[in-house]
Amino acid sequence: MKIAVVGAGAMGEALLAGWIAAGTAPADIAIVDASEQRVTELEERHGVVGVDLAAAAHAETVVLAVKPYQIVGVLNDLRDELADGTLVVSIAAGVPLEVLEGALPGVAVVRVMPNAPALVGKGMAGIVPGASATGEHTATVTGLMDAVGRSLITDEAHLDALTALSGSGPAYLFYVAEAMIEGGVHQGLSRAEATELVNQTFVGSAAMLAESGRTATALREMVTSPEGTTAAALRALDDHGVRAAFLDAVEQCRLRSRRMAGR
Ligand SMILES: NC(=O)C1=CN([C@@H]2O[C@H](COP(=O)(O)OP(=O)(O)OC[C@H]3O[C@@H](n4cnc5c(N)ncnc54)[C@H](O)[C@@H]3O)[C@@H](O)[C@H]2O)C=CC1
Ligand SMILES: O=C(O)[C@@H]1CCC=N1
Repeated sequence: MKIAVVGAGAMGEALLAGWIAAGTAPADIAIVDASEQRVTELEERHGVVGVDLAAAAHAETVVLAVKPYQIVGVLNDLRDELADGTLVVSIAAGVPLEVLEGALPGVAVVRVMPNAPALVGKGMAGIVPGASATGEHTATVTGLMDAVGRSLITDEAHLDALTALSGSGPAYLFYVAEAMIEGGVHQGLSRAEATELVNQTFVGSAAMLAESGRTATALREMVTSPEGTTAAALRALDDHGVRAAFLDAVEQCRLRSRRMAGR
């Protein structure tokens, strides 16, 4: 077994589905979940194999994808089961290497903050290797994350801020999409029409950000004709303090991530 995902919830499933889409054999992925129903669901949906924690501890890489407050219990249960050489990856927001490595002395641990678009191969992940992780371990994790999108290796000091942009960021964009769709409905469009218009506008705009080589500012200016419709809309967003709201949202997210670790 190559990979074991412990906690096969929303993010655990996004990662394993992304790895399968990228070519990993489902039989090489094991899952452990507290909910039997969830295990059956994912076995049926993806062809992965449900196992217990002791079996998962013998995988080449164990990915811990339970909630932050659940991770210490899982680490304690895992400690005596881990096979020699097993690499442990934690994707839990806000749980520092100090806690992970303190619970698993001498074990190679890597902290990762992935994001939900890994599900469609367009994820963004931050990677922080722990003290016992070798270059080979870091390369393994980079390979796993790059298989479902992109990654960058960063300092742990930046991981709360990274969480506030790429980790939680997809939710901010879905929230904006919801609000725009609602705006279209308010202006008389059907919900189906508004949804198609907004979803494709997100797809096109994201592709321009990724492919045009131009900054977000340059692209926004390109759409903003002097005295035009966009300028009127952006003025309304400024009047409602939307930019300031985003600055505060990112700050609150970083602080929440920091508080999760009791720091
Ligand atoms: N949802 C997201 O977009 C992202 C989540 N994360 C991190 O991923 C982790 C999981 O988050 P979600 O998937 O959103 O939560 P979730 O609640 O959807 O998944 C957690 C899963 O863990 C299972 N579980 C609970 N206790 C367990 C135990 N002792 N052993 C095995 N399984 C157990 C639950 O049944 C559930 O299926 C969190 O630590 C979060 O910080 C990181 C980046 C993005
Ligand atoms: O909301 C959360 O706590 C998780 C971590 C990053 C995205 N979702």
